[in-house]
This record gives sequence, structure tokens and C-alpha cells, in this order.
Amino acid sequence: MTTTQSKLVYRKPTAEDGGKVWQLVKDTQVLDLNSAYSYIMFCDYFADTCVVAESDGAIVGFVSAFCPPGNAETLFVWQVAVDSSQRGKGVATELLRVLMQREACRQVNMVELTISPSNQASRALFMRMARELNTDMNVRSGYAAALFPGGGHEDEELYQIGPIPSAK
Ligand SMILES: CC(=O)NCC[C@H](N)C(=O)O
Repeated sequence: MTTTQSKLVYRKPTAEDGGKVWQLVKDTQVLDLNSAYSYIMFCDYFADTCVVAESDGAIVGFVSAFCPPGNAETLFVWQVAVDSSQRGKGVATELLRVLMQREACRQVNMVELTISPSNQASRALFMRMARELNTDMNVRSGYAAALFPGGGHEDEELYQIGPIPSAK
């Protein structure tokens, strides 16, 4: 199912989108850039819990997520990326709205994700998500900087949004 918002099409990705998603994440210069293979694979195997925003054939937004195996009530949101041309238009909020409306997210009672302290835009996005879902957001220690080889990576704080009242 695809939905549209101001000429953008929000849809499930396919493996063919993986390369453009890789370029989008690279261009943000904020997120951890993973291998092109990982984005091709994720867009293929985890399409039910991923959304791409497309504008005239260009991928301008992406959210990747999955439910941990055996836990349909938790949704881990991995990355949210929006092209600089679409900033301030609510694209990230709409990506999350479309994601939460998916059948695969019907039982989701808790949304989890990690954000580095310097990524205030992402923190504000998920504070809005918690408000829209009429629930709380808690922050606790997640992946410490020391886990990342070679140094230079910030702490990744764990954000938990829930319980989500509408979960069935
Ligand atoms: C929600 C979100 O985008 N988290 C980013 C986690 C990490 N820094 C990454 O870029 O994968």
C-alpha cells in the first residue's frame, strides 16, 4: 500500500532501492553509514517494517526497523534519514506514521531506538512521536562509545517509547 503526502509517495522498499538508500544515508553525514549490501538486504528482507519516501523517482526519506525475533510487541527503529531538500516538511514524522500503520506493527507496544547526544533533531522527532502516540519516552544507557572500535563514536542512548495504548 502506498500513501502520498505533498507529492511524496511513501511505500515499502525493495532490494532495488538499497543503493539509493545507501546514498541518502551517506549524504546526511549524520548517521552511521553501513555497507550498500546491508541496505539492499534490509530493503529486501525487512520491507514490512521499512518505509521509503519517493519524490519523482528519487529516494528522499527512509526509515528502517524490525521486531526482534519472537517479540512482535517491540519495534526497534534502526535509522531515519531525510534528504536535506525535504527538511522541515514533516517527512520523518510521516515515515514513522506510515511505519506504525503497517500490519507488521499491529502488536507493537514499545518502540525502541538509539540516538547520540549530538543528534538533537532526531531526539525532537521521537519526542513528537511519543506525544502523537500519547505515551511516555524514557532514555537510558544504550551502546556506550567504548563498544565502538577505533574510538570517535558517541554513546548511543536507548530511547523507549511506550506503552502504546492503541496496541491490539
Ligand atoms: C533513530 C536513528 O536514526 N538512530 C541512529 C542510530 C545510529 N547512529 C545509526 O546511524 O545507525
